[in-house]
Amino acid sequence: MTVPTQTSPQPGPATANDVVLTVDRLNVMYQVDNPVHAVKDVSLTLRRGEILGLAGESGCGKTTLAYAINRLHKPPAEVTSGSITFHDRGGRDIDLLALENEELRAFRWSKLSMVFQGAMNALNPVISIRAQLEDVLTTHEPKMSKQQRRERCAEVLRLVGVDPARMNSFPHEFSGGMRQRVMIAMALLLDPQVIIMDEPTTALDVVVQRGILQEILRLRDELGYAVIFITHDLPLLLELSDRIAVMLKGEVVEYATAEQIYRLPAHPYTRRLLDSFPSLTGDRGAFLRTGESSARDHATEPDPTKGKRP
Ligand SMILES: Nc1ncnc2c1ncn2[C@@H]1O[C@H](COP(=O)(O)OP(=O)(O)OP(=O)(O)O)[C@@H](O)[C@H]1O
Repeated sequence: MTVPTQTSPQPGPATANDVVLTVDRLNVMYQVDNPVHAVKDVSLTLRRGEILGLAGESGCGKTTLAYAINRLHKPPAEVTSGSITFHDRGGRDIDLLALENEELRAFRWSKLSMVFQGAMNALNPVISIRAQLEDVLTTHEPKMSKQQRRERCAEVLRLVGVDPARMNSFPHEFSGGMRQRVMIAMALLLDPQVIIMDEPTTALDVVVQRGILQEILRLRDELGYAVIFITHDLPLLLELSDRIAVMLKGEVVEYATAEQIYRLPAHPYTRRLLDSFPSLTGDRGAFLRTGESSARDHATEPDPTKGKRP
């Protein structure tokens, strides 16, 4: 593992074409007896091909924000103000908060997809992997022939490192890591411009996790999607992300490149968060700062920073 050294996109003005998603002064409330202001005036821009990390401790509003962006929030959650705009490849701006049912269904998966925490358990146990992947294509691309559907499913499975020959298997015949790869394949099926990943690898062991993260980076380089990556694991975000937004009690308190967050954290909460990971600030973390790691680390953990863009 190494500290991020890539030239990340700088926060600040980006040209219109650079940006794929703009969240502007978004507020989300849970309208319960004692209303919870879960997302407070959050503004973010996601650039094409960028990995934006969302960090913060449990309960700070990360998932609420992700759900609102994908319009998956349900009462008692309510977006009380602000806007979310998707800047489509073709130049069209889509006001996500204004999308109606049918438009929303067409939008999800095809332009923006999501891989949830524990998504691997969302696969239907009695339906084959092939049928579950094909179902997404049947719904969104009804004109595709059976043959084309099958080829596309094989293609995305190959992309995430799952042998397409196993397409007819059922989820229980796959390991947790393989199932999570299938979920990522599903998220890639319609070639989305943005993928939101909410703790996508938390349930997996470190080696499997790193393998999957490497694939996500490699595919980002190949396919050009942008990612909003949510986790409370700040060391992981430092390696993976171009920029990081740190959330505290619903607010984004710091928003900068991974390198800036690591080397010069501006907000006291970010500093506390960094300090809470001894591997980043204590003796054990020397390899993070120097880029040196032991032979054992090299042998067991693929380096996810390798896939980062120059
Ligand atoms: N259905 C609900 N009703 C009321 N409050 C809720 C509801 N769901 C979440 N909250 C509150 O909203 C705030 C943000 O929760 P959220 O799940 O978005 O945080 P998070 O950062 O994603 O946490 P975690 O990392 O544990 O998933 C918390 O205070 C939480 O208690």
